[in-house]
Amino acid sequence: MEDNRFDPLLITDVHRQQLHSHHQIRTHTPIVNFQTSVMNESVDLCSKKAEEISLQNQPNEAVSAKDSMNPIGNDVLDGATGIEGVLDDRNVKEEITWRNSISEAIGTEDVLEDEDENVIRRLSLTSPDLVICSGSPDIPSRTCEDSPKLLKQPSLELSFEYGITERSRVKDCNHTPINTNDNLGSSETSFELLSLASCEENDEDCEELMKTKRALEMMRREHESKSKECEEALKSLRELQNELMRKSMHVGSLAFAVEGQVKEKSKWFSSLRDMSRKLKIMKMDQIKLLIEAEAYKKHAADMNDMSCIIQSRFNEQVAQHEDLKIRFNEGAKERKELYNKIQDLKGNIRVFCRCRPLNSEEIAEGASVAFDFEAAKDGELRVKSNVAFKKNFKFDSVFSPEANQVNIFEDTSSFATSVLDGYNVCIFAYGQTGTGKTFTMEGTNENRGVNFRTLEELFRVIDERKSQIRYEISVSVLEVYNEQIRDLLVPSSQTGVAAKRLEIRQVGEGLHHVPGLVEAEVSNMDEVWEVLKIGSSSRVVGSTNANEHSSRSHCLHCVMVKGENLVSGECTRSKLWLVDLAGSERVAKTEVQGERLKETQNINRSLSALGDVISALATKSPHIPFRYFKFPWLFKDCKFKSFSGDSKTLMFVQISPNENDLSESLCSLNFASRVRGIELGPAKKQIESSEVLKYKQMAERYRHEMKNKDLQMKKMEDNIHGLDMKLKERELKNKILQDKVKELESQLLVERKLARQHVDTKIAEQQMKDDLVLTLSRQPLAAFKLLNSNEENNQPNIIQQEPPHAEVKLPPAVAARDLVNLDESMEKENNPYLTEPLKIPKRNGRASICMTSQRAPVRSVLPRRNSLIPLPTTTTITRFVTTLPSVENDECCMDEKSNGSGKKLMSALRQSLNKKNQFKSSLQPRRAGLNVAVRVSIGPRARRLVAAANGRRTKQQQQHNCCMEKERRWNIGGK
Ligand SMILES: Nc1ncnc2c1ncn2[C@@H]1O[C@H](COP(=O)(O)OP(=O)(O)OP(=O)(O)O)[C@@H](O)[C@H]1O
Repeated sequence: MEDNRFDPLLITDVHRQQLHSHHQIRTHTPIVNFQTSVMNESVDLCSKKAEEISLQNQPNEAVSAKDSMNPIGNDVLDGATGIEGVLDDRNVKEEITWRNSISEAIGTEDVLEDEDENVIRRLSLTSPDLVICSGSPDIPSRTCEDSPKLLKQPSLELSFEYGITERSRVKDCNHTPINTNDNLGSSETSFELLSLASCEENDEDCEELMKTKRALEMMRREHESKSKECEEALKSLRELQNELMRKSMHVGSLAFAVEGQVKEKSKWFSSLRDMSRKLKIMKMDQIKLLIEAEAYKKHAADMNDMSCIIQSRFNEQVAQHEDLKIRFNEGAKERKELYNKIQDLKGNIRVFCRCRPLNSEEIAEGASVAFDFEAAKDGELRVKSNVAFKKNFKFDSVFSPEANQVNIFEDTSSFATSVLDGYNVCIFAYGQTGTGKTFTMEGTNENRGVNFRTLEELFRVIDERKSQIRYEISVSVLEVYNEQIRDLLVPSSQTGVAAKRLEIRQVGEGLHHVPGLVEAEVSNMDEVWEVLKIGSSSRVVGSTNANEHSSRSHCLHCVMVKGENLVSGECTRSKLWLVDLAGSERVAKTEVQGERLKETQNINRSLSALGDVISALATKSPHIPFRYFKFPWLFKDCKFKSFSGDSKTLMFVQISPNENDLSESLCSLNFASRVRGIELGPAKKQIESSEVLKYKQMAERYRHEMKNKDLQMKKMEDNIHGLDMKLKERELKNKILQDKVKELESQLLVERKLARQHVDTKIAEQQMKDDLVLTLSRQPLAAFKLLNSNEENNQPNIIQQEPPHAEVKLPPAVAARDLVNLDESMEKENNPYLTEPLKIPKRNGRASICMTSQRAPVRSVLPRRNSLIPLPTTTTITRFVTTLPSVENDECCMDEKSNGSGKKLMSALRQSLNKKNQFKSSLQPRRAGLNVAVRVSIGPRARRLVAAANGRRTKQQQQHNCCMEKERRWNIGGK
């Protein structure tokens, strides 16, 4: 018979049922393993016993499946129950999932096919990683009928307390399903096996059962120890579980991170995909561009070819252009030369004669015309007056009264071109008052004069040449009234106030300038007209008998032209003077008085000066009287320069047709003829190339700088001279002071010598007195001793010179000392063969052994101080005296101390002398340094140095003088 009591399927089934009742799943692999192993051992024992019993009790084969299997199920469940408190509840789905995952992880799951059921899941109890799980809906309920073989087995009760006891057979269990609730309700671990026989009946069996019980007891204990181990394992399991949880969490977080990365990567991949798409598009574009580039390359090659062709053609054109330009410049030059040759042929000074028509008054008076204008076309003017002698005048042009302003300007316009070509031009009108000068030059609004038309012509030509030459035009208007220059472009706000008066300044060789003159820049004729109107309105006009609006001044329009050739860079500067002279008049005829008379006189004088200049030029006089009057002086730069051959001049000689004015007209005509007769060389073009102009400006600037530097040098030289003078003065003073110092020093030396001699004399006197005292006190030996002493001191006649009546009283102390010495000397005298010579103290220096009482008169006699140290007080001398050795001390000591006092005296003298020398030596180098500083630098810093050094030196000198004076006073009387 096969034993199927421990059919794992059954255990699983029972277990499932228990778990169904609790609706929980409790698993713990190690515990289950342990429980299983323990259980297996118990079961093995039980099964062995049961087999034995069953062999003995064959009839009682029927065993309740419930009784036989429940203990095992309980044990398993108890193990599971133990786990129950540890593990968390899980819902069914989680359990299934978890179980499946665990099962998959273990890999020990067996699928058994039951006889009745199709397929069920079963877990092996012997598996080391067994996890008992139940409650799964896929595990069906099992009954005892499912294992009918088990019912035939005897039932044993396996208990830890009582061992395995054979209790009873299960009755009526053949068809009764196992009630698991009855057995699984208790958590107590017990194995109950129903026995088919009772213990009481079989004692042997009982004994064996007891043994079994003991064995079970052992097993229980073992079980307890194992349960403890189990608990520890449980703890470790928990830790492992926690670790697992943490790891799972970590894995989760990693999974999350991985998921994020995956997302990012997916994004990245998507962007990569986009990029690759774009790249593809770009590649396509690139291909297109490459194709286009190829096409462009081809085009570029074609273009290069074209550009080469164009460049060559352009070069050709440039060459042609250059050639044309050169030709044009040459042509222009040629034209200018030819033009100027024509002008030269015509003459640099041209004189046009214009006769005004008879005015209404003259017509009314029935005045007759004095000139014949029939040959005017040929420039001839014939005087037809019967009164005057007939004379023909030849001018460049003669304009009859019928000639209008246009006719006049036809021959004048060429001068405008000359101005723009760089020539100075002067156009002026000359004639008697009221002959139409102003009319010719200025004209009226309806009949514009030469001024306006010339400027108009200038701007016309400028406009023609604007592509080649750039011009700048400025205009000044001034008048010379009563020999005063006035600027007529000064603003009209100064009405009623005298216009600004100007002065002429020479700014260079033959160049004059009027500083402060207004130069109005004009760029078109409207501006020109405005300027001309302003000048005209500001001019001094007066009424005379000859002319209602007579000009009382010379009016000058100066048009300055600056030209720059844009092709060649040539620069030109030229001037156009348009001058309306005041009319000459005869005072007797016009009967002017007062201010008008003065004006007339000035006008006539200036015109006379002009006539003189022209006469001088005409006669080629070496002296041209340019500077007699301001008017011609001013004209020197322009008009008169024209007469010198540098410019071109056009003179309008205005005449009156009236026969009554014939004499004045003839004067004017004669003057004009003289002007025309002046022989002039060819006009010089005022060309200044840009470089020449630049160099001229540089030269002018350097000249100016040189002037400034010359001025500075002069100032510096003056300063240096002044400093030298001061330096010499100071050196002289220094010399005088040094001489004084030397004198004082020599005086000081003399005084010192005298003082020393005096002191020596006194000391010698005192010494003599002392020697005399000694001689008197030791009469027998005196001669011998003194001779010895005098031999040493080279003073053999001292005693002889000493007066014999000198009386010196010895103090008691001295007497005692001398008595002792006398005793000794007497002894030696009585015994002349004594080897030891007589000890007589040597006197070194000038020290004396005189007593204090004896020195006092000597001290009082001293008239002068024997030291420069200012200590001539009585107390000091007393101290000095008291420090002298007393008579009580031995002579040797006295001599040393007296020698010391003498040394003191000498050292004091030496010190004073050294101080003097130091003072002198300190003065000498400073003087040397001072000299160097003064000689090297001459600026303000040097002056400060000199002042500081002088101050120092003066102070030192004063101190020195003060010291000398003090010393002298001390030496003299100690005041
Ligand atoms: N050619 C002319 N045609 C018509 N009128 C003229 C002509 N010349 C001069 N006149 C007139 O003669 C008068 C005097 O002329 P204007 O003032 O120009 O003389 P002037 O020589 O300037 O005199 P002054 O020297 O006194 O200034 C004016 O009224 C002027 O209009």
